[in-house]
Order: sequence, then C-alpha cells, then structure tokens
Amino acid sequence: MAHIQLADVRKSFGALEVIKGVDLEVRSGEFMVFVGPSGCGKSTLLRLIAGLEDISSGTLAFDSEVMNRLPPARRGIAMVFQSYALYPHMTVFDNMAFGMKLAGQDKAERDRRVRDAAEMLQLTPYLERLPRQLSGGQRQRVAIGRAIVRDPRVFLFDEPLSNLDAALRVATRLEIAKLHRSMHGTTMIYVTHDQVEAMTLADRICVLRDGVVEQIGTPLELYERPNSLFVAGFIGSPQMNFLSGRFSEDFGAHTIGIRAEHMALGQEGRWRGSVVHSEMLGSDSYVYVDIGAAEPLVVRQEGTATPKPGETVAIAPQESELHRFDANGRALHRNLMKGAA
Ligand SMILES: Nc1ncnc2c1ncn2[C@@H]1O[C@H](COP(=O)(O)OP(=O)(O)OP(=O)(O)O)[C@@H](O)[C@H]1O
Repeated sequence: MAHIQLADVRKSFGALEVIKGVDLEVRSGEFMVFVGPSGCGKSTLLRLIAGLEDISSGTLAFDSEVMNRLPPARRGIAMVFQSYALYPHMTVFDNMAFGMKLAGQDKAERDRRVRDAAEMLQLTPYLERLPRQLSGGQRQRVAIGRAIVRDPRVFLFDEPLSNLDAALRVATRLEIAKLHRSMHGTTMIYVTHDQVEAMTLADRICVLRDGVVEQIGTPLELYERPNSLFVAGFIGSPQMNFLSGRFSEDFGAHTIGIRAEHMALGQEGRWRGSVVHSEMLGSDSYVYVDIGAAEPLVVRQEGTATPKPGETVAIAPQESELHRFDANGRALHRNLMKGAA
C-alpha cells in the first residue's frame, strides 16, 4: 500500500522532452488508469514510477519517501507487461515461485504464497503445467500471479491484455477487477488503449496528452464533465459528436458536443438531415445522419428498427446534455453557463 506523488516530473531522451512536468497523486489503494493517444508518454511515465527509466527532473515519492534514485528492486513494485515472458521450461508453480526463491524466501512461505495467488486467479488446476500447455489468458494470469506473490506496495500494468482475444480480454479484465478488490490497499496503475478497460477498472483516469496531464477524474466525471474538447473526444465510444460554425453559434460556444445517446430521431428537432448509414449492434443501433456539418452526427437509437439510408429525419438534442467549448477547446461548464445567465 503506497501513496504515490509526482511533482513536476520531467523526462527527456536526448534533446526530446517526452514528459513535460507531471504533477500527479495516486492515493493509497487506488486503481489509476493512464490513457492518451499513442506516443503521449503513458508507458514512459509508468517506467519512471517503476524505476526502469531515470527521472530527468522533479520528484517521485512513495509515502513521502523520495524514490528518484532507488533501484526498481527496492521500490516494492511489481510490473505486468503486455508480453508475459514466462520461463518456458518451468511449471506454472515454479514460474510463480522463482523470484521468491532468488530472494531467499523459505520454501513453506513460497508454497503458501503461490497457492494463495493461484487460488485468487483460478490457476490451482494448472500449477504443474508448462506455459505452452496454457491458453494466452491463463499465461497472462500466471504473469499476474508472479507479481502478486511478491506482495508489492504498488502494482504497475502496461497494457496487460492487449495480446489477448476479445473474449479473454473480458474474462481477464474481470479477474483484474476482482484482484484489486481482494488485494485491499494495493495501489495499482494501469496503462491501456482500451476505453472499456479504462472506464470499468479505474477509480480515477488520468488523461495524458503530449507529455502533460490533461485531466484527472473518475470515469464518470471525465465522461460527463470533460474539461476540454480533447478529453471529450477521447473518452467514450462512439466518440462525442462535435459541431462548430453556424451549428454552435446560437449556443454561445465555438464548438458544441453531444453524445450519441443524448439525441432522439423523430419528426421534430433542431437539426434535419438525411440518413447515410446505420449500424445495428443488437440491442441498439447507431444512425449516421448528414446535417450538412463536417461529419455526420451519430445518434444512438434503441432497437434495430432504424430509418433507411436516404430518409430525411429530424434530430432533437437533449439541451441539458450539450457540452460547450471555447475557441481554445476549453469547456464552458454548465454551472458557469447557468451562473452567467
Ligand atoms: N528509450 C527511448 N528513447 C527515445 N525516445 C523514446 C524512448 N522511449 C520512448 N520514447 C519516445 O517517447 C514518447 C512517448 O513514448 P511512450 O512509449 O511513453 O508513449 P505511449 O503513450 O506509451 O505510447 P503507446 O500508446 O504507443 O504505447 C514517444 O515519442 C517515444 O518515441
């Protein structure tokens, strides 16, 4: 269990600064997820916390103890990567026990920890197997088990599920959520590209953009109250619809944003346009409507009885759900709007 604090942390590779002054607090026991576009510095930030890269300037502390110069092995961290790198000739049990053996842990304690972790990850039936006799998801659970037995203060995950197929990703995601609940108090930081992983696993999400923190908040805070156009467009799938120019003028904003689920199709509505395409997902559908803006609006509709391509429809946005942004892409928050009115 550790409270992690970063103060004005910077990292340069040669002349290239990739982490540009990050201030961040991860609370003890918190599950923090880093998201952001490719190359924004998520993995680098994680590796700085792990000690796999040196911090160029600024301070990293765990429970107020400065970590900058401490080697990874003395930070009390465990890290799980995308590639699980198990020893192919060792059984699951030995793979999980190996680090403890190297550290001189006695056999009874090694046994106990491996069996507890295996139980937690539903690996007990596989302890005597070799990695090649396991599925990808089981192998990744062994890699997680190997990290658990070290009893870390801080758990770091770098896209641990990205090599798994869709069904295994879901199953392993649930395991990780359970793991966090059962390891009360272990601080976890998790890097992902996956919207659903970020939204479902995180206590809070940290959105990074080009080496700086753009916004930190609970998944719902970011979804419902993004501070910027960037976060609004990054969090949520399908992406929030954006309209500018003549579409946003009477809302007093440079750009307005509205999510697919906050509009209704019908006979009456603020916008009219023609359907260009529908995607049927089973329980609901996404209808793409060209209203003459740069991009078609994506409207979510329950069920699968969607209007046909070429049909003219009206769209009624829920005005309380409109997001307004200024010319710099900063959100004009609704409470501020109300205050100003
Ligand atoms: N060892 C290195 N030497 C030089 N440049 C590096 C090094 N490691 C990372 N970078 C650069 O730092 C920037 C951030 O990389 P990083 O891997 O942290 O991004 P990321 O957000 O994790 O990206 P992705 O989502 O694609 O994995 C990139 O421009 C990358 O090319």
